[in-house]
Amino acid sequence: MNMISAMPSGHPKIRFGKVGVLLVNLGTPDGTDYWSMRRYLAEFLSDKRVIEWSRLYWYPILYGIVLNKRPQKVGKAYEEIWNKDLNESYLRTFTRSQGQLMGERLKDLPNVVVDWAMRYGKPSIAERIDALKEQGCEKILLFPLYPQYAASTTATVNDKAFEHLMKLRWQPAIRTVPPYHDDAAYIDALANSVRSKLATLDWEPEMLLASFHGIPQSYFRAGDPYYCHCQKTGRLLGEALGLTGKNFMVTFQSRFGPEEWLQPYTDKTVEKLAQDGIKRIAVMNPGFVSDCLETLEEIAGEAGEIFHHNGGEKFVHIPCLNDSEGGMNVLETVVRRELQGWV
Ligand SMILES: C=CC1=C(C)c2cc3[nH]c(cc4nc(cc5[nH]c(cc1n2)c(C)c5CCC(=O)O)C(CCC(=O)O)=C4C)c(C)c3C=C
Ligand SMILES: [Fe+2]
Ligand SMILES: [Fe+2]
Repeated sequence: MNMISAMPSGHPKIRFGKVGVLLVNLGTPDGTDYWSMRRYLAEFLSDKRVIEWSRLYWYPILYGIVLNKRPQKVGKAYEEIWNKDLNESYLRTFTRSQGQLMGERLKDLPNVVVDWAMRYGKPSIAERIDALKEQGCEKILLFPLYPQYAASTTATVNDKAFEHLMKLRWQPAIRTVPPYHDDAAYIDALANSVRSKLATLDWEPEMLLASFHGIPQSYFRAGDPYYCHCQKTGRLLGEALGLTGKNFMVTFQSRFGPEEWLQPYTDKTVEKLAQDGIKRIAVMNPGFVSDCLETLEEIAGEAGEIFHHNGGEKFVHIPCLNDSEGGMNVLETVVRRELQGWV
């Protein structure tokens, strides 16, 4: 009897031999209406990696207060920055574009398939892992799109992917991309983005703020390396631009809830600078791979207003790297490095 006849009948057709690259960003609502916003915020804010409080304490607040009020308020903010051409948020537009451009950049690696997903909302990580498997990916490089590691961003992407793998009989091998907060390619791209934006202005900022999304201080005290990663990015970027503490600062934005978050706060700093007589500032968001609500509305919009209301005169927001040449160089550098040995 040969080996083939010993095999059970009905062997399924199987594709194999490919390596997947899955870019994953935070997520985004499907629309700006109350129910789209509510669905999105409910998924986001019930993640234990994001809100670490006991569920017994948090769920009554989440379902009793937050999900009744916040969807309207945040929906209005999203409306101001919505990509009307594609009827979606810019975060989704940029993430899709990064996926497409990465696919083109890796054309010399014919076994590699690139895809993209969102941690919250659509397309989901589970759906895209299944799609990669369907195409024959036996190995998947999972790339949480955050230069600085935080449990509430990087770890939750990894958790979600492994949660889906728990349901699979035949799992692909997985590699997760480490933080790249101090990678020379990243620092160079950030520095170039500052130089090229400032070159378009007919004025020079007296101060450049590198504003990162905050986390509660309690997360930092519990051992999250995020704060230190942000500080290192800031130090390297300041050095690359030849800036000192007099004209460069790292700040933290997007507080949520009653706890103390990482400081100094971006909004308070912008207010204080204006009150102290600083007239011209630039703000950038090095921790965000793509522009989104937190950069376009909170910084380009709100922080600019705070500055002007307190006597500031010139304010500029330096765009995130997005799907620019420089931004794609960073992502490609990281992906090629992490694919080593697999391709
Ligand atoms: C306790 C709450 C939150 C933590 C911790 C947190 C960490 C964190 N978030 C980002 C990146 C993004 N956050 C975005 C939106 C957003 N973040 C929170 C709360 C926490 N984030 C909320 C409630 C929201 C939604 C908007 C709102 O209700 O205010 C976004 C933007 C998404 C978009 O579609 O545009 C990003 C990106 C990081 C990097 C981080 C920790 C390091
Ligand atoms: Fe956030
Ligand atoms: Fe915000």
